[in-house]
Amino acid sequence: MMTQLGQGGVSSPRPGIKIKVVCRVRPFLKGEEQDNSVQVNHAERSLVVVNQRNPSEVLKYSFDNCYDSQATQEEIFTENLVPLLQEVCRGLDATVFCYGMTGAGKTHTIQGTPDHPGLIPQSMKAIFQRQKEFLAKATPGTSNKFDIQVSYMEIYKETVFDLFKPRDPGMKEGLMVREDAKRNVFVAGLEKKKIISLEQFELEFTKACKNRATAATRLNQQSSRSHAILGVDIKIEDGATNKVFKGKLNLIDLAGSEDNRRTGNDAMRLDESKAINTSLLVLGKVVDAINSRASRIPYRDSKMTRILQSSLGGKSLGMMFVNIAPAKKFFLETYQALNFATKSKEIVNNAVANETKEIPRVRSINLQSLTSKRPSTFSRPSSRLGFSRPPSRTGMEPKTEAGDANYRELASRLNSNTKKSNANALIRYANKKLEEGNIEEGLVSLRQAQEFSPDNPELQATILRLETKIKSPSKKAQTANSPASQGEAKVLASSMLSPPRGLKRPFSNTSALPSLSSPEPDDSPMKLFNGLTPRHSRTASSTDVSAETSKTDSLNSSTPSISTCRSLRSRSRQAKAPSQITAVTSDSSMTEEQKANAALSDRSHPLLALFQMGKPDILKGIWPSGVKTRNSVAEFVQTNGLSVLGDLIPDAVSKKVLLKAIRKFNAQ
Ligand SMILES: Nc1ncnc2c1ncn2[C@@H]1O[C@H](COP(=O)(O)OP(=O)(O)OP(=O)(O)O)[C@@H](O)[C@H]1O
Repeated sequence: MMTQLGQGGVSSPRPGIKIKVVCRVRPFLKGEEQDNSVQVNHAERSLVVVNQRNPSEVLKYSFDNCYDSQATQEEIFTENLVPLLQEVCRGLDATVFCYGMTGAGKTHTIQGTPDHPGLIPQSMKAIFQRQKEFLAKATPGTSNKFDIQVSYMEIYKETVFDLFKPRDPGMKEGLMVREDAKRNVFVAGLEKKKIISLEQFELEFTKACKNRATAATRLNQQSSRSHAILGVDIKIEDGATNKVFKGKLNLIDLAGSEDNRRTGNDAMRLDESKAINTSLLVLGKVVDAINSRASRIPYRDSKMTRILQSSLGGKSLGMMFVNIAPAKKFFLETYQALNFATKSKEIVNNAVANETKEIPRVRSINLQSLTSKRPSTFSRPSSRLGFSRPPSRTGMEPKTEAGDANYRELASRLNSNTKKSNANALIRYANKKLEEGNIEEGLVSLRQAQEFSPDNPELQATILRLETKIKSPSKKAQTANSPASQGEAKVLASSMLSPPRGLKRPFSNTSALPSLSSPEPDDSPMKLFNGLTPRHSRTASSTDVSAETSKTDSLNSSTPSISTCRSLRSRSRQAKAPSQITAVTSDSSMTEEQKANAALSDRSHPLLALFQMGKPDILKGIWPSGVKTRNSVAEFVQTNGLSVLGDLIPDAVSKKVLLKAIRKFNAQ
């Protein structure tokens, strides 16, 4: 009897495999004005984008792989699809989809051209190659089998059509999406063609592509107006071991997200566009719901997500290509696509075998990472499975010298801002600890700050003074939370946070103390942290605060968010006096929910509510670096999903309030 593996045949699901996200920037097209606003570092798997709303900022995103316009179709395939195909041949399901604005290069990536074949033709070629080798390898006296079946459908305005069949104009409602007894979603009546050669596949596929709904928009002459899903079912029977492997590969070309003001759509196109954008929106919501481990995931809200259900949070391995157009005029679309992609990064699938270990992605800027090569997070294909892999590109450099220089310039801007920001975050944290009278912890934080700002004499002097204080037995006794010592600690701390011109110092008696702020007003920690510091430690006037809103805010946050900057600015304007907040949250007659809501209602960062709810320990536990800034929280939430926070909060009411607040915060 044959043992069946794959498609649910393996008994112990191993959760934890995330959807890999690969970013690809297409070349400039004819007629597009060239600029350097998007720069890719292939070796580091990241890209930086100049924030067109504030060109002094660059935004950095890291992915599992990142390709510039020079990347070849073969390179993309070999580095990303080959490992996945390996898994499919071992009985796993895998889904690959391309996301991006219209004209960003999705179809080019997934289908390609005869001269530059994309992921579909290359995958099919590799599968047939694998088939040939496997059949030839059969041990004498046994027979191996390797069957390939293919389906191809499109979802056009929420209606599913079989692309292998000519469109019947009378058939308006399309194919039905159903669920079988094992709760597997399938499309009823969708033809699965048995394919016996690559030539046959090419013939069938070319014919089917002609059935796909495309129409010219102002942005793309061959714009895809539908989502196209190619399903490849593989059944492998190993005669020697009597094992059967059933794997499935889905290759999906999503319709492009569109801004109708730019696509110049007529009424019908607008209708299509609405359906496209709605289904992509639902896809985004599904991704969000999965990331936040919501009890209800809105798969059913669109046909596409319903069909993709098993690929998003199900048993399938997943890979999303996010395609980017390089020109700065597409900044908003690029920004939106990158943010969408970083959400998708958080999906965890329950793969049934062969887990690939993912290095947790920390999206704050790693100072070393700008100069060193990251280790690969992709499993290398083994020759055993028959997929060869040419050497990948190595080294820091993008493919052109000009590109290299641009990248380095942007990266160094980013780097220096981040150093300041990290140092200031640590000083801010030290400040808090010193205010609490915890000199040891404050000192540790200052020493960490010194690593980012080694040449700051005031910082050195303060550390020295605190060290002497701690070493001296008489002073040690004094530091033990006596009001006097706490006051002294505060003064020391406040001296490090000297505000830029025009802002009052947090404490009044500091004029004689050395300041750790940089001589340039731009470098002032206060300036850098106005958008980030807990509000109750601020005394700046509202106009000062808004004028000084953190420049590094969007750089440091996980999703470098313009709207976040804006909302932080507006929140800063509404900053209340510290005593008001303390009064509200220390009112013992209020429930926790009331306290949280009170804290949230003044538009504070929702996570401050946790502090104010008296749960700083929870936050302490979840902060990766111990640096308590709004950015590190936002970053952590984005990297690990909202649910991580939620799970750490035992009180269901608080959790609900917190998650609601974070969502509200992220949506702003
Ligand atoms: N990597 C690339 N190399 C060369 N040309 C590319 C590349 N990526 C995209 N293009 C070209 O850019 C144009 C738009 O690409 P494509 O049609 O793939 O976009 P799309 O994202 O699929 O758009 P839509 O969603 O509207 O279908 C095409 O002319 C395509 O040939």
